[in-house]
Amino acid sequence: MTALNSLTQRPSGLAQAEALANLAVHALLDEAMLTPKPGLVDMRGNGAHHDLSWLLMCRSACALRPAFQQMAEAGATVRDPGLLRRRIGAIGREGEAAMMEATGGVNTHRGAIWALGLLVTAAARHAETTDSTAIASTAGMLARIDDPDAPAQTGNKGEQACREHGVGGARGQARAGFPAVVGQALPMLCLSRSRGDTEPQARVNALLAVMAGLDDTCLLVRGGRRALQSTQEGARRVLALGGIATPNGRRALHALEARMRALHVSPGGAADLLAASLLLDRIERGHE
Ligand SMILES: CC(C)(COP(=O)(O)OP(=O)(O)OC[C@H]1O[C@@H](n2cnc3c(N)ncnc32)[C@H](O)[C@@H]1O)[C@@H](O)C(=O)NCCC(=O)NCCS
Ligand SMILES: Nc1ncnc2c1ncn2[C@@H]1O[C@H](COP(=O)(O)OP(=O)(O)OP(=O)(O)O)[C@@H](O)[C@H]1O
Repeated sequence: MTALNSLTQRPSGLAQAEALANLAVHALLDEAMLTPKPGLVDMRGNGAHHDLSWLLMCRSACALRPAFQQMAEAGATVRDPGLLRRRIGAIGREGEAAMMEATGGVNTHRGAIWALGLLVTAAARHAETTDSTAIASTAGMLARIDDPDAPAQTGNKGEQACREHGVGGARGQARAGFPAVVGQALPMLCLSRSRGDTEPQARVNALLAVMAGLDDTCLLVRGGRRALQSTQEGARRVLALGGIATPNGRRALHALEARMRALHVSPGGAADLLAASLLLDRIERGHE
């Protein structure tokens, strides 16, 4: 019996919500810790980010625990989908405020609150299943419901990039049921583990699998179409060479890192989706 299952069989939805919030924070810490990640904050340094640091990412992750727990509680108790969407929208905005307070006003995890928030809510709503595709699909259903209390336009850079470049961004990815997670990252994690790559190598390969196809607005905002295309091509190349466990794959990763450094770009959306994938992987494998 998995850790989550054993908790879900207890009468208390509170214990289950607590467990899910712990898993979400753990997934964010796993993502922050994973090294090497091209352009992103990792254990070596701040990547392309001047205002982020590893410590800040960890502090932010821990500050999000209450928001994830409240979302999971709502997922377990509010049955009406419209009411649930409204409720987690409010919690998500409070979570963003808690993040800003913890980081002194730096956006460390906006995209992650969105993606992991929807997923913990969905996992709590369907406590009987630990299947990633089922959880992601319920999260997608919630993301497709409009939140009546959401500001019509946030003015955020991601939103502008979606308009300017005609892409779906973080919202589109969630509304489609997280195809980059279910169709790219999780299968790559599985393939990479099965061929004997180490766990960190499997996770970096999963990140690259997301980067290879995602319309990442973090890349579009900073570097436009050219940066997005060049990053996607670079990620595909590493994977085509067998991923980062192979010498050729590692060389291609270094070339990708150098290119991203020169362009001052970072795949923040892909990082969020890697964290989302690690959360679903933990739920499925029953790890706390
Ligand atoms: C949808 C969100 C991310 C806002 O998006 P917005 O268009 O304003 O863009 P913004 O630049 O602020 O954030 C985008 C973030 O998503 C990530 N991202 C970028 N591209 C992608 C992508 N293709 N797929 C997934 N994530 C992506 C990036 O890390 C980026 O930081 C979210 O903050 C939101 O709507 N929050 C309101 C609270 C809410 O409704 N919560 C609901 C449950 S959690
Ligand atoms: N390890 C990581 N390193 C950097 N960014 C990450 C990491 N993991 C996730 N991200 C995501 O990347 C986003 C940060 O991207 P970006 O710096 O472009 O956003 P911004 O704060 O809106 O822009 P700017 O820093 O240019 O003002 C965060 O919202 C976060 O969700």
